[in-house]
Amino acid sequence: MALFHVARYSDPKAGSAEAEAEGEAGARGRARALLERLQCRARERQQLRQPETAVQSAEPAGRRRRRRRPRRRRRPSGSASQSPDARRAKRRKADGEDANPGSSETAPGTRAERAEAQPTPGERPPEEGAEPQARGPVLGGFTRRKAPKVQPFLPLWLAEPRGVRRNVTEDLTPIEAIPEVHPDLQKQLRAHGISSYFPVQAAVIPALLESAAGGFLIGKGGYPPSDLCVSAPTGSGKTLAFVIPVVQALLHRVVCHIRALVMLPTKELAQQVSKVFNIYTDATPLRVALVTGQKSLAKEQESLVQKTADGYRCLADIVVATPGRLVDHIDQTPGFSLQQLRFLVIDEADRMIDSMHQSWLPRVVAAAFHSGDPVDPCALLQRRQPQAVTARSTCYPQMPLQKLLFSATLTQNPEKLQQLGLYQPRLFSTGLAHKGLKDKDVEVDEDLGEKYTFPVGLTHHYVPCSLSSKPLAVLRLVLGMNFSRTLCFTNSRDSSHRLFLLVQAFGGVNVAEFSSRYGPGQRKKILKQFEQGKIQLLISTDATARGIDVQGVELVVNFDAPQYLRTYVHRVGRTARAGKTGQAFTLLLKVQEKKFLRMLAEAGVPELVRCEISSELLQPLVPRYEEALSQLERTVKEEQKLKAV
Ligand SMILES: Nc1ncnc2c1ncn2[C@@H]1O[C@H](COP(=O)(O)OP(=O)(O)OP(=O)(O)O)[C@@H](O)[C@H]1O
Repeated sequence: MALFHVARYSDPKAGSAEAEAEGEAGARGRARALLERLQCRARERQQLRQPETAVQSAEPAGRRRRRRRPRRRRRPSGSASQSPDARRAKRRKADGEDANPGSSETAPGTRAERAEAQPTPGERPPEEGAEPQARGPVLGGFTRRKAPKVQPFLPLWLAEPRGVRRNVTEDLTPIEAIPEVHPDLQKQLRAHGISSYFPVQAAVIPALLESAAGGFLIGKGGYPPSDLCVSAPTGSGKTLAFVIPVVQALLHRVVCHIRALVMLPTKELAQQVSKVFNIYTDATPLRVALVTGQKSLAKEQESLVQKTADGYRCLADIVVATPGRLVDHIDQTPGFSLQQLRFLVIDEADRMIDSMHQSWLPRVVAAAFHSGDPVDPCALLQRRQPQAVTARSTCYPQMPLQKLLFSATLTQNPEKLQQLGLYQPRLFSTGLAHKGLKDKDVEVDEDLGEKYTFPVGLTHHYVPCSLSSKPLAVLRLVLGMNFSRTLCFTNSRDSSHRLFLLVQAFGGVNVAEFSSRYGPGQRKKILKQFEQGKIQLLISTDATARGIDVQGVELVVNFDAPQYLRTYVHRVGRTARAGKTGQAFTLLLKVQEKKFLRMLAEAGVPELVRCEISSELLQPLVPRYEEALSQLERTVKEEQKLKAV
């Protein structure tokens, strides 16, 4: 660089023909002189810097030297005959180290370092064991200090939720105690055997009705209503907690528009929720549409919009949908409008946040607020995203979009919740453990401070098993307990299928499987048969783990241990619903036991009962089981052949 600099600028006459030869020789000489001067200065600077580095530990200096040493080429002969020790000693010698670390010659550090360590006359020698005084800041340290524990910082609404009792059998609120609920809806509730509200319903229904008191327009003082988040155990009646107030808020609508959109992760769940809406809208002019892809797009379009002479007419007030299909309608259904949307209900909210990569929420919000179009300042009814309330903003009637989130395992992670763009949210929760993180390194999802509540009537068991005895253990549990409905979960559809074939070959149990191997129609049929009690054992993937409400499931068996706490909560929540009792058994391999038990302890599972199934109990099943195993082998081979064809 210096050479380049010198050659370029040293001779102002460069370019003149006569001076060229002479100038070139002169320039080279000057350049060399300048280079030498630069090198000399660099050496001086290095020497000045050396005493400073010398006070640092001698060991890193040694390491630095070793790193700088150029790589030697391995000698083809001679060196091979040397022992590794001799080679190491030689290398150390070449590095300036002595093979004998005890000798005075071998004191680590350079000469400058050693000189630094010597006390100067008049200076007190350093006390024995005292650390050398560093002149400048020394990077790193000699003492390991424990890093302070990081505490989660939750926004106030998350840290201090409104508490809801989790026990649905105590302190129930009679239907008459909430007179705000429309008499017709009260009548419907009674007609369906509901005489009192569960705690989550008693807390959420009045809050929602109050926020909808302004009809479809902005609430008190010009403020949009708060968004609501509800976290309550499985089977605690969250569905009715949103169905009743949504139906009531829309009861007096004049023109049919989509005013409530309920989002669910699976077709089966959407179907279940739309059934509940149908019950409570039956005697009203309100219409419910199911948009899940179970029917063709054209058929669904027919249930949503009708072409008229002057445009399109909306045919649904409440749409229950899965994300993918909803986006299809936003894109492809002419006349499909969400511009009058008042309620956006997100059930199984934590799962729906996970499916946000489908970007269904921004699409819904954009469709509701007609983003992109400029707001007509003269329009009677204005629709803007929540913003600061000003005198001007209160001049026009505005229609808010209120988001309602429900889950048994609602995330406490503010970053995840932020994706939903909640407005002044309020949390209703049965879990009180929102403060403090788990302190062990258990892999309990990635969410913060997760502690979930379980139904009171649920008892948790685990069965230590070997891999080969797991199917026998399931058979023993099912045959021994003889419940009319048992749900058994596996971690994959292949695992479900094999277990199904094995149990079928064993005989004596009415068994079926439920997984993505079957189409929506077949799955619907299987669930119906299970509900009717025609299937005693349903072997399923996690497709039925969430939200599915089948009355009379008394036993849940985790054939494969769930990987995540959330999965466990939802799986075992298929039993002990609505205040009933139920049992959950998890089969655990030896290697899984420790981690699983820690995970549940973290989750605050009240009591986990160890349940050994002795070999004497399994022995009588073994001969039939072995026959079933060979039958399974034959069936699998046939299936593989068929697949290949
Ligand atoms: N007040 C009530 N009285 C009696 N039964 C009720 C009441 N509310 C709801 N149920 C019944 O409780 C069962 C569970 O309700 P729901 O499916 O709403 O639970 P959930 O909290 O949504 O559960 P999950 O988190 O598993 O989805 C349903 O069969 C429902 O009919």
